[in-house]
Amino acid sequence: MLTKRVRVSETFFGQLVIGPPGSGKTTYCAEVQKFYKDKLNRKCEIINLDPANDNMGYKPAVDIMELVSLSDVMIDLNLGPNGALMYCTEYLEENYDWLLIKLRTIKDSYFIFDMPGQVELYTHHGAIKNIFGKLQDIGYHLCVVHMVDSHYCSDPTKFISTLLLSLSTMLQIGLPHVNVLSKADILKKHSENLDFGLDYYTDVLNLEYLLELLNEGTFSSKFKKLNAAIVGLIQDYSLVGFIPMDVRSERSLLAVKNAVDKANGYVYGGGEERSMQALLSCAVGARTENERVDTDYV
Ligand SMILES: Nc1nc2c(ncn2[C@@H]2O[C@H](COP(=O)(O)OP(=O)(O)OP(=O)(O)O)[C@@H](O)[C@H]2O)c(=O)[nH]1
Repeated sequence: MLTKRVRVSETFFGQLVIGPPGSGKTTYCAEVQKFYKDKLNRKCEIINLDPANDNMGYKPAVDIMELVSLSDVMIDLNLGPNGALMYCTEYLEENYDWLLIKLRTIKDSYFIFDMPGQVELYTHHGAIKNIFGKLQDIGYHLCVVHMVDSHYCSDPTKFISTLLLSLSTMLQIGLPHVNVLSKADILKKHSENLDFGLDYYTDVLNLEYLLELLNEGTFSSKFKKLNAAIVGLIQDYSLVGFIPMDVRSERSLLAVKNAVDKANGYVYGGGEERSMQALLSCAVGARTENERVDTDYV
């Protein structure tokens, strides 16, 4: 089997960009590749693993559509879009060696994986977890960048479901995780619609306040015990937090990069010189208390 022939000593770094449909994954992949290449001089390639990604806005180094495409599966197997997407993902798992051979042809590069948007692939389906678990075992140091539209902060019920989605994804995938509130520029423009300051949502502060709002809502007030149980669960794990991001802001991309580099170990890997530079860049990009609260870098 190909996996056994791979030298375990090699290390590779990268990030998996996941999130619900329309959360901004593909836009982020294109912008972050430009940012890494132009501003950080970091060689990086995008691997498109979304079999329905027609308008990419970047040139992928590897494209799952060479192996399987959603439209073909829908026609050939007479499946709807969700079923076809599941089929494509399981097909990729069966053809893991195809992916590995493609990745091995790319030398000295950082990897950005553009992933499909169906959340069940990350909350309970096993294929993605298995594929990236195998890559991790042979020296791929990966971090998940989980994008969620920051619009969900504008409603307590939507925000609580965002927290649950993020938590269950973190537990299921089992890789280092950076949660991102995308399109934070829009949220900032309409901050008057928020019940709390932005830092309440990014740092997931005391959820008892959110519980009060849930218990006042016309629909959610019917489920007081359930609301309290969900809030208790999220607080007990105490794992979820977010970085707000405007994909057109370099400071914002830098803040996400710093978190990702620490999470996947890029900042510590490779040559000593690179590690020092990366550590310094993290220090430069670190948020002060004022920046954290004002989120001026968004
Ligand atoms: N204002 C604003 N718009 C954004 C930002 N990021 C993405 N968008 C917009 O959000 C829309 C959806 O972005 P995509 O990158 O296609 O989202 P996706 O998650 O790849 O979508 P699927 O492929 O359907 O899963 C596009 O119109 C983007 O221009 C952002 O930071 N700010």
